Amino acid sequence: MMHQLYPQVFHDYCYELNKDMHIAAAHFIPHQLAGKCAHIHGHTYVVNITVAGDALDETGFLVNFQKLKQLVHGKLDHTLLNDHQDWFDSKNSEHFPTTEIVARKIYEVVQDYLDALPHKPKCLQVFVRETPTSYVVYRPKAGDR
Ligand SMILES: Nc1nc2c(c(=O)[nH]1)N=C([C@H](O)[C@H](O)COP(=O)(O)OP(=O)(O)OP(=O)(O)O)CN2
Ligand SMILES: [Zn+2]
Repeated sequence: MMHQLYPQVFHDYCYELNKDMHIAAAHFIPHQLAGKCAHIHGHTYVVNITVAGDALDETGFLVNFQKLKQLVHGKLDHTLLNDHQDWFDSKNSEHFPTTEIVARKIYEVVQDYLDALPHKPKCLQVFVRETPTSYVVYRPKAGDR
């Protein structure tokens, strides 16, 4: 069970939901300066996604928790992150599978899905813990939330 506390995101929306998931995945950082991380290795990523909004859909959901899991866990769990060429690119450091970029990609995929919903929820934060001592928080710029 996950009962971790995450950084709080301040906002003025009426509803906020959070979805936790664990993702077992391998990756490598394709750059010589990455040191040992340039070699393929694995993590159990701990991901928390924060979504907020003022309106619910016809089922009373801000967004279906299961849909968030499908979009992220369903895509990445038990895979080699570098293999997902629609998310990551070993030739472009803006698209390497670092913790920072994994968090940003999750944000982009989730927000793309939310943008298609009529009640327009917003993804406000993505937390990604890669190791027991290392994590990243990604938040969109103010104009995008
Ligand atoms: N800013 C970033 N730095 C590092 C990343 C990253 O994604 N962003 N990634 C790595 C490696 O992938 C590595 O898996 C994680 O590094 P690290 O925290 O050093 O892992 P350790 O378990 O060795 O940490 P200790 O606290 O020293 O035990 C490296 N850097
Ligand atoms: Zn790593």
